[in-house]
Amino acid sequence: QNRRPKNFPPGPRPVPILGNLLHINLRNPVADLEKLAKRYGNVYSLLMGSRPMVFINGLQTLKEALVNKAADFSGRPQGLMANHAIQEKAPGMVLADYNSGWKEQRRFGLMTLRNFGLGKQSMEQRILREIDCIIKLLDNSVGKTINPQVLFHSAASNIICQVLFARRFDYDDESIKFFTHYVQKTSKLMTGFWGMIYNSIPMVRCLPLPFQRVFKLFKMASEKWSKTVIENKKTRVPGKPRHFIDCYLDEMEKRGDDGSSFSEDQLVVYVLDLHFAATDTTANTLLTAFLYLMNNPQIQERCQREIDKVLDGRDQPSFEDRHQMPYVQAVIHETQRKANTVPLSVFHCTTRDTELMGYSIPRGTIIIPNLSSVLFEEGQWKYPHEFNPENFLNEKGEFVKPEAFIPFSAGRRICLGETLARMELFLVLVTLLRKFKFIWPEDAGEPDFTPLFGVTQAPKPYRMKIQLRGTP
Ligand code: HEM
Repeated sequence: QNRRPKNFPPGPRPVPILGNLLHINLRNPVADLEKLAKRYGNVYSLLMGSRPMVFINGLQTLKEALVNKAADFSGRPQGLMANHAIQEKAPGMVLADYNSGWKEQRRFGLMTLRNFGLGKQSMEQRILREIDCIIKLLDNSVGKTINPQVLFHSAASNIICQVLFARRFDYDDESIKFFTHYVQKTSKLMTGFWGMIYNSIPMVRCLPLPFQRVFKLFKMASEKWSKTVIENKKTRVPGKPRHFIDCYLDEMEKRGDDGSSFSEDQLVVYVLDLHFAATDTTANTLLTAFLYLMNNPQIQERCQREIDKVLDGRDQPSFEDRHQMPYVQAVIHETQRKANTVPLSVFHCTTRDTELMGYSIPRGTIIIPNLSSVLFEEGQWKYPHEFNPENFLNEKGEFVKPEAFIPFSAGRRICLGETLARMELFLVLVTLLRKFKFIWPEDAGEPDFTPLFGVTQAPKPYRMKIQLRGTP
């Protein structure tokens, strides 16, 4: 697994035991990774302890690996902290290796989310119901200044809970506090300093260091999901699914003992994965959107004018309205680009000995698709470094999506929840901007747009002032 052929991608000279850990700032490696790409090119390598990792930068290289050579580059590394924490009894979805079991589960997941969604519009209804709760809370905060972090995390968690088992929690409920806390805490620990130490130096793994908290939190989360599945079975009517869990149990029954990858253990890891993947990502993108909208009031107002015109007297927006709202669409996409929510994607792994841009890469090598390097790549964007919706508008003011827009990654492992996420971002932003004006508080000082690094990046905590539109 750790062998490196002669023309393996280049990189700085490693030291024993630590490999190249000292070459990057483990708390935020983004700037160091950029420097390494300048020095070694779009494909370079580092050793995490003794395990080689290959970083892939730039649109052309990412496409070559993830799309053109998808079968070679769509694996997931095993034996890392995240695998040990989450995949105790079954592979789940996000970290499952590339094999027939993953394909079966992924096909089922996509189909189930689709049938709940666009066709029957029930996904949209679930999202709009949660938005009503956000509005109630904001109504009570008119004229005040709030920190929106808990609000958006709770709302994102509730929307995926509605999809998974048709339940939501009040924002001060202990369950939702646990869920949002564990998602944020574990994602920080897994990618940060302690995650790297755990992954690089196996001999420290059983020491009482901060990473042990990750295992405890995942165990608690897994027990909660397991209980949810068991309780759900008591009220379930076979053949009449109310949500994702019911659909999965129906599928399990349909398949019987056919030796497939469907099992109750797999269901528990699957729902844990979906909840985890859906919460921080969507919430942090929304937080980024409001940070930029408050600090660009002319952009906020232009969105509001477009929304007023398209919705006219209607009660609620629908996802279909996006086709009439090119400017809002451009703002949402530009937000996703600048938010750069999952900067290094989820790690991939080679499934066989392969080649990329003339370099040899053996089977089992960790592959890190650097999405940031594409989202800000010079030559791909009109304004690569500034927040500017013009990046997504042509000269006629129509919405266009450049190929380098890959916040959901690309290829066979592309985000499974892309449609749900896009629906959430659109409906939340349109509904809230229609009703409220969001103001950067006078005493908040200069905004800091630099995100906090993590498997999912978040803006630094901020406060926002809420006003009803039309009031001074
Ligand atoms: C703005 C919100 C979101 C962003 C930016 C985002 C981004 C990503 C990225 C970059 C990946 C890794 C793809 C790869 O390995 O190449 C991913 C995977 C995944 N996402 Fe999302 N995601 C978002 C929301 C969601 C939501 C709402 C769900 C839930 C339905 C979800 C479920 C998943 C799953 C299950 C995977 C793993 C897919 C696989 O391994 O086959 N994501 N996402």
